[in-house]
Amino acid sequence: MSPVLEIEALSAWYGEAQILFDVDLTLGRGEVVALMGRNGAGKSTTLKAIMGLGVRVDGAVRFLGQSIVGAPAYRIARAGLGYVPEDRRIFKGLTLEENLDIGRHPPRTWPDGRPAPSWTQADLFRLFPNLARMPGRAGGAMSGGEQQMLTVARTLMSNPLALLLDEPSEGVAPLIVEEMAATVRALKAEGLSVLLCEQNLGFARAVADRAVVLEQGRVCFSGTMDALVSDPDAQARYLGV
Ligand SMILES: Nc1ncnc2c1ncn2[C@@H]1O[C@H](COP(=O)(O)OP(=O)(O)OP(=O)(O)O)[C@@H](O)[C@H]1O
Repeated sequence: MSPVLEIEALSAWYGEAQILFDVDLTLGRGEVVALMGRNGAGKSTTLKAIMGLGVRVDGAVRFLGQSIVGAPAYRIARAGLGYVPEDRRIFKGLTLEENLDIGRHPPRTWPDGRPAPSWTQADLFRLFPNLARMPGRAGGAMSGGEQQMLTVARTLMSNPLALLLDEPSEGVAPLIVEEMAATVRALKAEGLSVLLCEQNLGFARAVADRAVVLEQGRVCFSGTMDALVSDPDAQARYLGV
């Protein structure tokens, strides 16, 4: 089965500043890949480059076999690539349920016509029981961890065929990190492919099949999560752990 997402020789610039250099990466159907690296290594920029958000890019990005390089972000999202940005972008004046409604998109099919995984609001409330307790709460009155869950849930309302998830464990309490890890595993079990930016090796280890590590915008490690976990030298060199 061909990969859901194929990235070849992806380079990216903010203005004149080149941030990514010839990044290669693939995401298989139902696979979770952790994109790792220190602060500023280029993880978030990779997701923005895939989504066509605010960076100039060169190279190839194919989603389900179709080139998406240069396409506007709304078209990429409409094609079924879900993106959860680091800064969450909750609508603070809307309730939790209204925030979810904004993400709504009918269930999708794979290119071969078979049904893809899909989620109703009830499914998402089962996945995030905390959210089920506060459907009428304003986005702005929710904690950081709750907002993080809501952002993921809102993106799942669009029934994505693959998910780009930027640092779901960042700045949230340890219990929420555990819940988020359980959620990513549950999504994988449903057949969703996830490309996850992550600095937290424990979190990545708990959820990912493979790791791609960036250093100063270049891929410096690509292999199984087990290979990274059993390589203390690589961890010290590229992740500073
Ligand atoms: N809008 C921007 N304009 C110019 N430079 C930027 C912009 N956003 C990020 N950068 C720079 O690009 C580089 C990579 O940043 P990026 O956010 O992709 O790193 P990261 O690996 O996701 O790290 P972090 O976890 O700290 O966000 C950094 O040097 C950063 O300062």
